[in-house]
Amino acid sequence: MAEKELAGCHENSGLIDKNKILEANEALKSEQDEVSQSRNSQYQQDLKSVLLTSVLNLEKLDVDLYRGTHHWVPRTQRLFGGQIVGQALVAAAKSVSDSLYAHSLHCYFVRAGDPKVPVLYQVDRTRDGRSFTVRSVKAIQHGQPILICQASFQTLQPSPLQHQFPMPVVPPPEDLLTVEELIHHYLSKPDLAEEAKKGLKKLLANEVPIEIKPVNPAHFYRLGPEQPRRLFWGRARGHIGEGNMKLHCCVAAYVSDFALLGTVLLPYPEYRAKFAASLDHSMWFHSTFRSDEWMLYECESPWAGSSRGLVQGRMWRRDGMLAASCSQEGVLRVKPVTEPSKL
Ligand SMILES: CCC(=O)SCCNC(=O)CCNC(=O)[C@H](O)C(C)(C)COP(=O)(O)OP(=O)(O)OC[C@H]1O[C@@H](n2cnc3c(N)ncnc32)[C@H](O)[C@@H]1OP(=O)(O)O
Repeated sequence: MAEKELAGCHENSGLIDKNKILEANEALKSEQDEVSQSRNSQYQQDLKSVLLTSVLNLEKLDVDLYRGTHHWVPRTQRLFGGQIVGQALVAAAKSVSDSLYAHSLHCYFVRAGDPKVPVLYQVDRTRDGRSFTVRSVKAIQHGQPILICQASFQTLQPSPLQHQFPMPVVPPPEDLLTVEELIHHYLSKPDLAEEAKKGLKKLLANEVPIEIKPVNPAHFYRLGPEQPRRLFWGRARGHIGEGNMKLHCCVAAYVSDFALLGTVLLPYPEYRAKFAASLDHSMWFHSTFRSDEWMLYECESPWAGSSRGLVQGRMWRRDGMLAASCSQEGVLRVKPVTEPSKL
């Protein structure tokens, strides 16, 4: 299947070419079967999400002091920002009553996280109010902060003021391919450069605990200059279940840092990042949601300059409710691409 066909698998001036998507799905059916068989066996082994059993399952060391370990470490060999934010929110949530809901967090990533050692989370009970409760969390490695985070929780309160933007119109997740399915497709191309093949195989070996279905694969793999906006469906791998809304917010915090900063690079296929790291990350939670069910993640970058890029994200429940919003600024130092992409 040509890139153009893949690029057709998305909202195109508001029109969705479902036939192209179905055609793409048909062409990849055998690969999908293979992948879904292996995914099913993984699912059997790991009915509960690894985010629940490992990543967000902090060990209590003392009052308001926790230790978190790593699951997936990006190729940069610095800790994934979403993991640190998610774990910081878990630590903060442990010190507030069950009747409170996480409604926002604001973080600075002040040092790179070291994947060779665990992270300590120290919680300060900043204030307990009648409606709002604030916690400050310091994530520490080698005796120094790597992240500082303020998280705020609220009791459930009624509101006559209620509005939200409409959810973007996109194909449902059932009509789209997962990142793994797309990679299998690219790997089957006979003219694929050896270096690209190696890169894709490394991506495939990643044990990212979230499942992603890009709405437009061309945006995901930067096959041409695009507006700085991309959308994907995402959900935690494995089962989390209903009930613990704070935990779903922690998972959403983990997911929210995934592929967000890369949105800045979409208009510039002639450049690739030689250094990219998120500097800060804020998040607001709006309605209840299940992070183990498909949510649409809409990412856009309104500005870039001074080696930094600003990105904003919105997470939509598939019934159209706005579940969460986030904002992030990152540092991006780029270098020219010497060879065009052979994907
Ligand atoms: C998916 C996105 C993610 O999850 S990213 C993970 C979460 N975020 C992070 O890990 C970021 C953590 N924060 C940090 O690492 C620091 O705050 C950062 C952003 C690096 C702060 O940068 P800075 O104050 O420049 O630190 P530094 O002096 O230690 O330099 C770090 C490396 O950058 C280089 N650098 C610095 N300035 C320039 C410049 N003007 N032009 C080119 N390079 C520059 C430094 O030389 C240094 O490089 P190196 O590490 O020695 O190779």
